[in-house]
Amino acid sequence: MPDSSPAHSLAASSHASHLMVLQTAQQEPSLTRPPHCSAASARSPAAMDTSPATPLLLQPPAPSIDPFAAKAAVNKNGGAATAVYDLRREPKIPAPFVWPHAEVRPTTAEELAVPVVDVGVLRNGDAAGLRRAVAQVAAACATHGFFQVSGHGVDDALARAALDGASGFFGLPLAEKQRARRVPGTVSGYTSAHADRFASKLPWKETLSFGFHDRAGAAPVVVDYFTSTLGPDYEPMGRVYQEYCEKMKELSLRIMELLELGLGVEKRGYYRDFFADSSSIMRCNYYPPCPEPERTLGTGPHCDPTALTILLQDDVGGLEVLVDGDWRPVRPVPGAMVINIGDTFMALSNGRYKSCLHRAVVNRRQERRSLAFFLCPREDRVVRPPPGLRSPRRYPDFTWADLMRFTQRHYRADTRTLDAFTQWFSSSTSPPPPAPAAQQAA
Ligand SMILES: C=C1C[C@]23C[C@@]1(O)CC[C@H]2[C@]1(C)CCC[C@@](C)(C(=O)O)[C@H]1[C@@H]3C(=O)O
Ligand SMILES: O=C(O)CCC(=O)C(=O)O
Ligand SMILES: [Fe+2]
Repeated sequence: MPDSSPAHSLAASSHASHLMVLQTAQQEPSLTRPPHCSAASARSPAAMDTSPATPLLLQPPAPSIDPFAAKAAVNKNGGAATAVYDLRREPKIPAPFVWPHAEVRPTTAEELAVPVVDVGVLRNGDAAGLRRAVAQVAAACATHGFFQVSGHGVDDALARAALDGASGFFGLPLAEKQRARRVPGTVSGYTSAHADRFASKLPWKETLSFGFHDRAGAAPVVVDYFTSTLGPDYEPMGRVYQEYCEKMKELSLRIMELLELGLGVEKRGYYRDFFADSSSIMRCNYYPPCPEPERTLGTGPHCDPTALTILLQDDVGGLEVLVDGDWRPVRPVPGAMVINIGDTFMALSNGRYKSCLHRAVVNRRQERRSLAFFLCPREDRVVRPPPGLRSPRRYPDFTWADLMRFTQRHYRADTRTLDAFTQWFSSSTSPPPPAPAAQQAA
């Protein structure tokens, strides 16, 4: 599945009628475990201590690239090129978008019964309501890791503005969107089908991602991202996402309280404190209507490597979770947001709460938008369960920077990323093993 080589997009160009060749493909950063982070530093005894780690590149140097100039640069440099698809104009799906039959295995009609939990009970003094919410969250997290939240305090107008902002951005001409294109080695920026990273099993989606943190004294990082990348006209859009991310962080800290109560963590506030200086990733997903939805996927099967994901989806539907071998849809509930546990929280709970395989399917008729807020620890925080949940330890101490680098370099979508990471991380300083044969790019 993961294709760790640069995309072979010139070959791909023969398949696609609306494909642009834009930029010289660059190698992703190589993954050799940096000697100063990870195992050695992570073995230090204090809880939630920090250690130096290679910083994550959430904010790339602002690219301001004219695609046609870039095309000329490809020719001049003679390097490999990166393909960009305009999915809205593809009359049928190009070959790199076709997924193996086993992975596009059809949806089971039966929806996943995901509890809708009112997080308002954390503050309104309703003790019975709180007990019920904690029990619902604990049961869901111990089985598949998915639940929905209502009473989250994000008002409708902001949620709508954030979804509509995504439609506005993805509706722009490709060349305009490309001004924000992802810089290789970073997670921020625009990508069309991830064709700059992968050569096969491309997802039928466009994404725009950017980093968020609100550490003391920090400028509004999201507004800065939009204005520095796309220009001052994008400041209003930046303000919408700045506010949205601030609300998402607040909400994620409240959810941490529920998770902590469910796990019976004695040291109250452990997770809230752990994520107080978090460094998250916000991603807008746009899934255009697809001429052959049964042969491709919008987002392939994966576990989120991050800690907690808050997903706001429009009313179209497409999110599915693999439970007992069946792909079960998670129906959008108006006004609610979908929460799921990621690998990093699975490690923080010492495996008690599950990070579960999920995917997004596309359909023939309707575009779909979703906004994913991925809560991540500060890059150099040591991921370690709270006292009382530590024995026997299932995962080593590691930093989010370590896991992030591992997943970016090697695992695109994998059921057992955390185990593979643990094995590699605990045993050697060499690069990670090759992906299992079944997951190699075709
Ligand atoms: C750190 C991350 C990597 C991905 C985005 C995210 O912020 C969290 C989830 C990851 C992802 C969505 C899992 C499915 C495959 C992926 C390549 C995608 O389809 O977008 C993943 C993201 C990535 O950019 O690597
Ligand atoms: O769009 C969706 O429903 C899911 C997206 C997702 O799982 C992700 O971006 O990690
Ligand atoms: Fe996900």
